[in-house]
Order: sequence, then C-alpha cells, then structure tokens
Amino acid sequence: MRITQGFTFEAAHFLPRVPQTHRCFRMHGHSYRVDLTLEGEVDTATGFVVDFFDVEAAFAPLLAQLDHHCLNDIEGLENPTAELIAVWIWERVRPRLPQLAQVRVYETPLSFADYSG
Ligand SMILES: Nc1nc2c(c(=O)[nH]1)N=C([C@H](O)[C@H](O)COP(=O)(O)OP(=O)(O)OP(=O)(O)O)CN2
Ligand SMILES: [Zn+2]
Repeated sequence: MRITQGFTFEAAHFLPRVPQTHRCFRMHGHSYRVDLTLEGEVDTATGFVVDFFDVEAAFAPLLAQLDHHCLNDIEGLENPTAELIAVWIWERVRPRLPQLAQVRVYETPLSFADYSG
C-alpha cells in the first residue's frame, strides 16, 4: 500500500548555474508543493500504513525551514532545482520515516521532480 501526504510552501530562489540570460538566473518565487509517499503494509490494528499526523510531524521542521525563505540561503540548497530540493527533503525525512518511498516536488503545477533514493 502507498499513501501520500501533500504540503505546500512559498519560497524565493534563483538558479546560479544557468546562463545569466536564462530567466531563472534572476531571483523569483514559486508556490511549491511537496508530496511525500510512504509504502508498507496496512497495520491490522490501526488500518494505517503510517498515521498522516506522523508524516506531518516529521515534515514540520523542514517546512518551517523552507516556507517564506530564500531557498539558496539554506545549507545544502545553494542550487535549488526541483530535483535537488527533492533529494534534500529525502535525506532529511527518510531517517524519521523509513517507509518513505518517494519525494515529489512540484515547482509549478505542471513541473515536478520525483526522487526515491
Ligand atoms: N529540470 C529543471 N528545469 C528547470 C527547473 C528545475 O528545477 N528543474 N527550474 C526552473 C526555474 O526554477 C523556473 O523558474 C521554472 O518555472 P517557470 O519559469 O515558471 O516555468 P514555466 O514553464 O511554468 O513558465 P511559464 O511562464 O508558464 O512558461 C527552470 N527549469
Ligand atoms: Zn524557479
């Protein structure tokens, strides 16, 4: 069974490694969405793979770091592409939630990156 909990946050960023003529070289913002997918057996007692509340609690400190911040200022996110944000989240959430199977980061409603370790 796979379950998914979604989160949203607002953040500024720029992409320092694209050409200066690329519009993403300039500071701008996105309404990001993060989907955390967890995989496992359904506990017969609770009916849960993992309690969604536990997913929220595990992600809360990261959400606080990301929301309404400039992502480039965050350690490990100096080049905050959707791909590298997904890796950054994976590395910090997986130790708390070993059932984590995928991190999906939407930079726009139509553009996202998936990471599964
Ligand atoms: N593989 C990736 N490509 C791009 C990334 C990325 O993270 N991974 N990021 C960007 C920029 O952050 C850019 O800001 C993306 O957003 P946007 O310019 O809004 O892209 P849209 O295509 O939705 O813009 P429209 O205005 O709707 O055309 C670029 N590439
Ligand atoms: Zn961008």
